[in-house]
Amino acid sequence: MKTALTIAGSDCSGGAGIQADIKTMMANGVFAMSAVTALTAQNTTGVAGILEVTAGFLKEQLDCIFNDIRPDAVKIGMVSSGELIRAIAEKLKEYHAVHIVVDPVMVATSGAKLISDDAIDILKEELLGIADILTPNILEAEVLAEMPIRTEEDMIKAAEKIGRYYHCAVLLKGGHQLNDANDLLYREATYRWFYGKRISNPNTHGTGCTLSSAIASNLAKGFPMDISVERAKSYISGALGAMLDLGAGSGPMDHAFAITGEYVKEAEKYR
Ligand SMILES: Nc1ncnc2c1ncn2[C@@H]1O[C@H](COP(=O)(O)OP(=O)(O)O)[C@@H](O)[C@H]1O
Ligand SMILES: Cc1ncc(COP(=O)(O)O)c(N)n1
Repeated sequence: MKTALTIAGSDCSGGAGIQADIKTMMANGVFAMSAVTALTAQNTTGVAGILEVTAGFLKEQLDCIFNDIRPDAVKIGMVSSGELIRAIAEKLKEYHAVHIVVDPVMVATSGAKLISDDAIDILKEELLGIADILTPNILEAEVLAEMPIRTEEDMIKAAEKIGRYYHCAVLLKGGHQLNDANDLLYREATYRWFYGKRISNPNTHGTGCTLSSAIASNLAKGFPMDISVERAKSYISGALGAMLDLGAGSGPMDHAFAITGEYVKEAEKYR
């Protein structure tokens, strides 16, 4: 079985962060592992508090993981401080980690800031350069490309600028912010649009976490980058389209839409 690791923050309400990542990896058929960067107290209406782990303890988690079950892909989500970003960069280089997907999480769907301003500079200097693919949304891409993004032409310019600078692939998510649900993959001086119909579902808590984990899962399984993105896009559309409706705010998606009920058939064998 292929394995994937998420390095991210815990979302106690289960829709985003580590919880969304593990559900996604499991639904995409890989063994999921997690290194927690912070605990968040949040729900569908907002983030009430953040408690970071120490850099030393994050390194200890990464040592335990890499010295035992090597991940075939790594997804990095919320990392709120510069010290934690440095710890991750150091360990991923030390262990020659492969298939690194960085979701440069800055602001939650609910509007809460999930990274400090000085940490954004450290993210740019230390982490983005070791990624195989970055998955910014429009707001995050504006920060990374240092330009406003208002049109699909701007998306192309920004993705190219980020990809050339950090020598990696870039999936710029148009998502709910700019167009239907069309995302742009820039890679090796070419770009490709991944078109998606906008699903009329206000419950989009954790969409970014889910998409990046689905890409990591497919890379872990050995699919090439563009196929991994295509498969991840199908997965997120299915999870959103399942129209789960929980919580008072922007609720979570149904990560298990493709597997629910399958085990019933399997269980017949053991009766
Ligand atoms: N209403 C929607 N219908 C269909 N796809 C969506 C919708 N909202 C977001 N997506 C897709 O979900 C993925 C995550 O994008 P986005 O929500 O922009 O990320 P983030 O959580 O980082 O802001 C993208 O593939 C995007 O196109
Ligand atoms: C711990 C954690 N990590 C990330 C997000 C961003 O979620 P979204 O994918 O909705 O932007 C979040 N709300 N909480």
